[in-house]
Amino acid sequence: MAVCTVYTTQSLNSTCSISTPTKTHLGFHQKQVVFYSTGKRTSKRGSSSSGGPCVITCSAVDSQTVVIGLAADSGCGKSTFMRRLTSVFGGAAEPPRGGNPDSNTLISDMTTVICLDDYHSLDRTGRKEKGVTALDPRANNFDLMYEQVKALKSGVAVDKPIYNHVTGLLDPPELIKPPKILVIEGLHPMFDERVRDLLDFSIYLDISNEVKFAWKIQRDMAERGHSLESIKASIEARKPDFDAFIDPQKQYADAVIEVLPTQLIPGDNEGKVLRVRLIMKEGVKHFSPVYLFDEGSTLSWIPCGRKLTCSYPGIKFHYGPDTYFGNEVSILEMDGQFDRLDELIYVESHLSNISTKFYGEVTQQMLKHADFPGSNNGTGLFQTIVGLKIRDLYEQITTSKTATPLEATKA
Ligand SMILES: Nc1ncnc2c1ncn2[C@@H]1O[C@H](COP(=O)(O)OP(=O)(O)OP(=O)(O)O)[C@@H](O)[C@H]1O
Ligand SMILES: O=C(CO)[C@H](O)[C@H](O)COP(=O)(O)O
Repeated sequence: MAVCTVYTTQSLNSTCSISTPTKTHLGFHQKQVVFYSTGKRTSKRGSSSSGGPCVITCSAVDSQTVVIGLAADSGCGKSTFMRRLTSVFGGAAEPPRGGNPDSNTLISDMTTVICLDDYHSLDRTGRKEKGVTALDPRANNFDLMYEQVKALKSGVAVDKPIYNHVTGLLDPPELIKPPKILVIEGLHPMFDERVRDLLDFSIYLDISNEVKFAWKIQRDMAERGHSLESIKASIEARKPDFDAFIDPQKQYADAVIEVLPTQLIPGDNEGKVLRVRLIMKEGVKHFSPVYLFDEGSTLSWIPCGRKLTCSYPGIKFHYGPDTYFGNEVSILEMDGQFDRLDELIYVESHLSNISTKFYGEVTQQMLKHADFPGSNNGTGLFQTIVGLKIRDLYEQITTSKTATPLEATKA
């Protein structure tokens, strides 16, 4: 059996292929390929089962998958956020072609969004029999989630299970290939420490109970015909597990979008006018928080007047440094809503570090999706900005690595 050894100082996060006169084994996950590190030099070693001479080629950069985690309770705007994010990268996101019509996965040129509901280990009947909710870790397979996210991050395709929300059953798996950007969205992206450590950036959508209730009524009553009582009962039934297993994840998030009732209308809890806070952790690699006017200062800004049309109750911004779960953060807050989206350019021009590629890109994105929920308030604005920051983070991560040809030697 011929043995090939490649010496390189590059990262092992690479797609390598071993060519023999008769066969090509693609991917370093193949059993016959062995990788190990020796001191400063990283050595990759592969063997050819066909007995001929072999050559190993590795491309270190192309296979880099950047992993983003998005956590939120059900019905809290994850899908809307994902649509804004994929739009920043261009191209529409669609379910895998020719696959299960009830797949939860969305694929675009740059991104693959997988829904972590697919790692439910108990189906709907199983949860009912055991008396656990989908939020309970006992209803989810974190070992498999970890193994598969790790594999995708290192460039290896996986057969991911599918949780079918229509039937409540676990369907046969679907093949997921490593994308440029993998988004894992759902209830628990930051729950398991091993999965958390794989994330290059994490976001938590923190929707206050009052607003969650208002959104649920709007969707489940108006669009799905549920009764007010059943909506209340479903929120109440989920609350203990939400508090125990979902909400604590926000302490780990690099960015939190907090959605609260407005303070501009005293006593308001209708959930129509919103106070939205973008909480951004300081010191996160490849992420520099957005600021208003002057980085690190504390200030309030009412932009309404000659350049921004505001009807009652107006718009108020606040910006400043703070602490959040013991971490240093910057918080940008917007209370109120826009009357005219094209005038958002006035607000955009006062924001810095927004990672746009041209003047007015935030406004352009917001206008493009003016029909998405939250386009007239801070939820849409901050989701769009976070989308641009993720694009920037991806570009920084991928351009900070350089590919060097590897030297192959026959042992
Ligand atoms: N920013 C927003 N402003 C107002 N309403 C919103 C906003 N985001 C979401 N909603 C409401 O919440 C509903 C659910 O939004 P979305 O489908 O994006 O959430 P989700 O977290 O993906 O839900 P699920 O997990 O149940 O699929 C929307 O139909 C809409 O009624
Ligand atoms: O919290 C959820 C995540 O979106 C769902 O409730 C969970 O996936 C269970 O699904 P189903 O409603 O099909 O029983």
